[in-house]
Amino acid sequence: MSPARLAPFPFSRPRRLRRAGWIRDLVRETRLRPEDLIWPIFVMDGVDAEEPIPSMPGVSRLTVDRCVEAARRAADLGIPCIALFPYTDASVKTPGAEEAWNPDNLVNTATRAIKRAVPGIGVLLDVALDPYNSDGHDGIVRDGVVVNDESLMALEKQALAQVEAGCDILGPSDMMDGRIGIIRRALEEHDYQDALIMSYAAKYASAFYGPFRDAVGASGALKGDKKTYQMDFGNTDEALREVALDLEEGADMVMVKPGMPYLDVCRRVKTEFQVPTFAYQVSGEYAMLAGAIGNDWLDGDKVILESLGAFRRAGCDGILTYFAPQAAELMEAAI
Ligand SMILES: NCC(=O)CCC(=O)O
Repeated sequence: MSPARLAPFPFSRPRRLRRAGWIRDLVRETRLRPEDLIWPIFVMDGVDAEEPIPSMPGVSRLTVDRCVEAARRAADLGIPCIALFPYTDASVKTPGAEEAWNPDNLVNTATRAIKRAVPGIGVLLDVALDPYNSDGHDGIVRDGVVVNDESLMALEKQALAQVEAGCDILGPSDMMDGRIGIIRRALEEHDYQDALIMSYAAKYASAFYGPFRDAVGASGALKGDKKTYQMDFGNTDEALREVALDLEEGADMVMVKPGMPYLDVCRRVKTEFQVPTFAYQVSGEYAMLAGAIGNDWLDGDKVILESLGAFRRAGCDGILTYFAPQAAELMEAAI
């Protein structure tokens, strides 16, 4: 309804709808539930251990057995899906990133363990070479150039190894041209018709990924930047073109990344395409909030839910967030 159709003051008094909690609850336009969240988890080698990540206060890398515990915790909290990211030792990183399609690499091993122990939870795995590539890039590098079509062959092998391990959602995050089509065709050819694809469709070349690269051990490896494949932060029309291409190639869901500084992009994508739309509240966003919360500059209980609620208001169906378990606990406590 346009404001022009409201009665004039004093007959219209918008504050009437805000005067008590029950009426605010009744007329709230968007809501956040644990079911809207995907929890990203970092996997490392070893047994029954974890390792805090200094630039992400409150987040640790977990061994596979602890990832299984985390998956149980997520399921108990009503979080429907977790995303796994590997901390890969420098000794297994190569220019060809072959570890990416090792059936027994960390994320594939963790996926099998989680699907055995907590079959009801969804597992999302990134398709991109950066954790495994000695150049730190998402694709194969030849003479200083991230080559597109050769990278697609590697990404296809990685995707197949991941669905073979039991992964439910492939998240191609590499931003190579044509990768969704190549992966979708390979899935069809290998009888994986039910494998979901959530494409990182509008992924920007962002400084907000810094702590993530620490978490997966890629900070030291990255040579140069990712601006020849990830998007320029000045653009939104380009995001719509990327989303359109990924949907035409067979993506089931799309993602915008980073999240909070890109809510305008989320809104445009949702309005334009009306497909399941997700955003990633990335490591730098987490670090900003967690740092301020840790210093008592922000009220954590409030700011976590407000920051996640903003994604729902911007049209997102779900959010990948390192705050997922805390947020779900806060929501449970509020009921
Ligand atoms: N492909 C996954 C990421 O790059 C995550 C970035 C972040 O959390 O900063």
